[in-house]
Amino acid sequence: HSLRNIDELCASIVRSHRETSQYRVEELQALKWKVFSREEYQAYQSKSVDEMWQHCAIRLTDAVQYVVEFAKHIPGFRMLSQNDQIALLKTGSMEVVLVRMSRFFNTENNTVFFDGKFAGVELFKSLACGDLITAVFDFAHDMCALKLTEQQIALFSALVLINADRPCLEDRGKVQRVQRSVEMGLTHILHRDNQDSLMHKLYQRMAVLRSLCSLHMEKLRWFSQRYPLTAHSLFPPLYKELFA
Ligand SMILES: CCS(=O)(=O)c1ccc(CC(=O)Nc2nc(-c3ccccc3)c(C(=O)c3ccccc3CC(C)C)s2)cc1
Repeated sequence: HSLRNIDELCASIVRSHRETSQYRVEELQALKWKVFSREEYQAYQSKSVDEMWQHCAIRLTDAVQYVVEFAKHIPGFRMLSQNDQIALLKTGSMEVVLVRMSRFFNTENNTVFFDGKFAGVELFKSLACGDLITAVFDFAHDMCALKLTEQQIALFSALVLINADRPCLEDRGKVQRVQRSVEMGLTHILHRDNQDSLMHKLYQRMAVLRSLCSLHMEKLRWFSQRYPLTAHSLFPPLYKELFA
């Protein structure tokens, strides 16, 4: 890869990240201290488990749709077979949503952007999956500590998605070639920012993301057994397609 190619690759991934971001950082900086009132907390906490799960699943699916758009513009992703594209999105889209969400985490009052305001762990009590929620908050905290730039987040998100170690890939070699070019892009960006030491930390974060997503799948299995009707007929089709 000549340097020009790497620069072009980074530029197209950063552009795609920006165009599929759903919210811009400066937009949410303005909302940072817009928190839910006590009454609003109580309203969320008095929702039934299946109502709150459905509420969240709809928002999560909304966020995932933007990640699907992001993936389509990663150079090389569309050259992969349909099945490999689906396989990468099945396991990677939730991970990218978590990376993106951690940008809008207020570490001063431990709140995450949800339904237009910033919510603490307590608001999600009726989901009955405190360990998953706590793990998501801890991950967001950890990511904020790295103080990644939007360009670094864009390349990291692409690397999270283009992972040749994912299960059930038809042409692993082809995914490896795309993954290696994205890896070179991230290395290039971090070197340019004089932050080579971040690479190792980002690989550690990828391991945490994998455990977070398997915890999410475990909770979803528990939920679908307990509320089969909600899970099968009231969850968004894309959520079921990707996670169930
Ligand atoms: C992702 C693109 S973005 O522009 O950054 C963006 C775009 C849009 C928003 C608003 C938004 O949908 N926030 C949500 N927050 C949470 C959440 C919830 C519990 C703790 C922490 C965050 C949502 C979830 O449904 C969720 C997320 C991770 C794991 C588990 C769940 C619960 C489900 C599986 C039952 S949706 C935020 C950020």
